[in-house]
Amino acid sequence: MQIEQTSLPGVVILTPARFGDHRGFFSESWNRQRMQEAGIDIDFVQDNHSLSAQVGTVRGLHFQSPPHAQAKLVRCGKGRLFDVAVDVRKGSPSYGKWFGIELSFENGKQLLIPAGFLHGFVTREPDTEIIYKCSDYYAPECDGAVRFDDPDIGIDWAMGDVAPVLSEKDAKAQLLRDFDSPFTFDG
Ligand SMILES: Cc1cn([C@H]2C[C@H](O)[C@@H](COP(=O)(O)OP(=O)(O)O[C@H]3O[C@H](C)C(=O)[C@H](O)[C@H]3O)O2)c(=O)[nH]c1=O
Repeated sequence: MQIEQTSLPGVVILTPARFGDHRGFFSESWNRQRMQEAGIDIDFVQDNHSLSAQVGTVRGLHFQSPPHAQAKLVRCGKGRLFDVAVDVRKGSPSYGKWFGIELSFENGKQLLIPAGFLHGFVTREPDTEIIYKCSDYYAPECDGAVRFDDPDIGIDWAMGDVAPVLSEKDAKAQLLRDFDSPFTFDG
């Protein structure tokens, strides 16, 4: 498995090996021991899988607050998407900074996003599927969102003239400047 650091400490790109043959390929999409050997020891407890039918579907920027904060390991099961993490840990030198990467079925890349980061993505192809592991269970009472197009974060979604397809929740999400982050940076 290839591991690459990013501009946000703790946000890591993982690319599992693919073993190709005349039938296609085989890949271990997650192996706890491999992760532990790489110094990444997260006890994932829930797998999520969503399908977004339209190009330009935006889901995010989401978080779950403590005590149900979630680290996530994100991959694209079908199609292509641009995945983004935003550091919102109070006191972090990279507070409000974002990192984005294209994840696709083709490139097989995965993004590890620690707790304390917002997560969101935009789809680049129809019928794109995202699959991700979470380190805590769904807790709707702890669920929250910040505007995907928040000017203070300034994510370049590179959507061109594609209009975003949003849930009602995301369309009325708060701005970062109004967000009292429940996360703190612990160095
Ligand atoms: C997240 C979640 C949702 N649900 C139910 C609740 C709703 O009835 C339905 C759709 O939920 P929501 O609109 O919050 O789904 P997304 O907009 O894809 O939200 C997710 O998208 C961003 C990118 C994330 O990283 C989070 O995992 C999550 O916030 O699934 C569940 O039953 N379990 C869950 O873990």
